[in-house]
Amino acid sequence: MSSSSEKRLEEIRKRISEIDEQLITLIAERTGFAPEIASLKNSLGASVTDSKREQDICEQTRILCEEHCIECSVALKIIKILMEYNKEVQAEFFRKVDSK
Ligand SMILES: O=C(O)C(=O)C[C@]1(C(=O)O)C=C[C@@H](O)C=C1
Repeated sequence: MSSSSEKRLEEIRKRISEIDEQLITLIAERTGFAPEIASLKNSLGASVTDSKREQDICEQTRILCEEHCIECSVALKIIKILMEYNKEVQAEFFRKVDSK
């Protein structure tokens, strides 16, 4: 029979696995918009990087972290990685368009 501490640890790990699955699903959804964004930017003649939008996203991240009482440096790192990833996928779209 496992102790109550072991049971609680198991419970927490189960919840963490669920949260990780949700995070991956959300990252896939976020990144899944990249080809369409690239296509729209291509029509608009806009470039992949929009620094103002990136600044707004970082500011929004800081506000959300304050609301949730968490230190924002890790969240900002994650958000910046996701924006870089989005831009890589968009750049790939533009490479394909340009090679046609
Ligand atoms: O909103 C856009 O214009 C995007 O291309 C998306 C996104 C992002 O990942 O959030 C990516 C690159 C831009 O520099 C800004 C934001």
